[in-house]
Amino acid sequence: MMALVPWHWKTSAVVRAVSLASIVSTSSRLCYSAYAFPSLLPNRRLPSPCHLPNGRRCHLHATSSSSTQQAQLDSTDVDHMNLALECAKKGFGNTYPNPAVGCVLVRQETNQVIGKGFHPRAGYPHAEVFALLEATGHLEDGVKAAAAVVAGYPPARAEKKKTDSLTQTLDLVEELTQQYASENGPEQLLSDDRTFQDIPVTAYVTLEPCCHYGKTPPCAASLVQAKVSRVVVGFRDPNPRVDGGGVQLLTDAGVQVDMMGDGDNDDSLKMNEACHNLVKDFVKRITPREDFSGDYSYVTGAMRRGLRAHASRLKAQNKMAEMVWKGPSLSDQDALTEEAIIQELLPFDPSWLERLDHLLWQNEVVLLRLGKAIKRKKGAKLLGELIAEELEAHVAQTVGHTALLYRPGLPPDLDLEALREKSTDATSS
Ligand SMILES: Nc1c(N[C@@H]2O[C@H](COP(=O)(O)O)[C@@H](O)[C@H]2O)[nH]c(=O)[nH]c1=O
Repeated sequence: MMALVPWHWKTSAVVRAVSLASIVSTSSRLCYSAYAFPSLLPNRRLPSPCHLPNGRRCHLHATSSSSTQQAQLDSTDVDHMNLALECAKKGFGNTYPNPAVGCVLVRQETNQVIGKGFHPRAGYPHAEVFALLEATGHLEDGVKAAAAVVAGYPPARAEKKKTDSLTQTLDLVEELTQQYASENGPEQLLSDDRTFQDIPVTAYVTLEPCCHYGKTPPCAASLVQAKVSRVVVGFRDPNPRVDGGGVQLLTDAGVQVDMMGDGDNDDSLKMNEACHNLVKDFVKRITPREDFSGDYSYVTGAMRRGLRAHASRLKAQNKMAEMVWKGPSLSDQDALTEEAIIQELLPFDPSWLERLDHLLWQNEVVLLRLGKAIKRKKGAKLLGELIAEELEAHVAQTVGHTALLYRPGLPPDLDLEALREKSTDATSS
């Protein structure tokens, strides 16, 4: 039995190393300390989420546990969460492999919004941090700052439309990002004189605050550090590294946590669904898969023939999902080693990857057109393989500058065995 490893953690070492290295170099990166919040890291986990009969797991609601109290959600909470969701949507499509998340901080006594933010891009601070940096006076506007990160990518294209104000905001975000990620950075930025010690503040976050050290320090610990009194969570983060741990960390620190969808308020249930909808592809990426090992050795030549025939039928019906390469072209078209391609064409644009990932979830087979990247066919083949590796997909065919990618959905839709039989029947008749 294979180990249960979330989808996007299994990408190849080479691609991941390059992707990460380039994130580090392009955005003056995070070298945070694992010691930033030693006392706040969770030592207990919530009970496992419920299991569905097909082996998949259900995370739509927080499991009942002592850590969340009886939800007390009213229409004001739903309105504020809606605002957080609107913020999250501003990052949607740019955050691959991370989810789009939004956060709003509200002064309880006055209902005044004192900070807003969203997650703009993997490697940059999470939604909660942009909102906290605004509420604590480091940023004038958390949403504007996060939007600057979106506008600033890819750097070469952004250069042409850069205004002084965008450059200034980006510089400030880079500086704060580095500081937040440095040893004791969160404590320095969210120091006692800036925290909400005497002001009850509620944080509305569309996804459960993280409790782990990924590319950034844990948001749940930063909310505690800022002395937020209550956190309303839109949707529980199914990432096995979080999965209730953020809620646990908060409640252990005495923060009241309410989950959208708990209790009997219909609007809160709808909001929970809306927060889930925004991260559906992320949920699939992160879901451990018992039925799929990530290696496609089971795809036989006959099955590939079946997939190709399936693709031809889709093309004939004008239903073939296609993606055209959007990144740079190889400067030396004769340099066709994998290293040269990695060096020049990676990292893949996260918004392009996110769209391709989405198409794969929807269609299971997608035709990639790579002629814009590389003129030589051998290079296009290599590039197709690297893209497939990044997305845990299988190259069913390469012809010229096109690569036909296949990845089973969750649950799988295409029946490879049936496709194989169909193509065998067609060949023999
Ligand atoms: N984007 C996002 C969260 N994303 C969570 O954090 C993981 C990525 O962590 P990192 O590698 O540090 O960026 C991601 O897989 C998901 O579980 N969490 C949050 O509290 N707020 C956010 O805005």
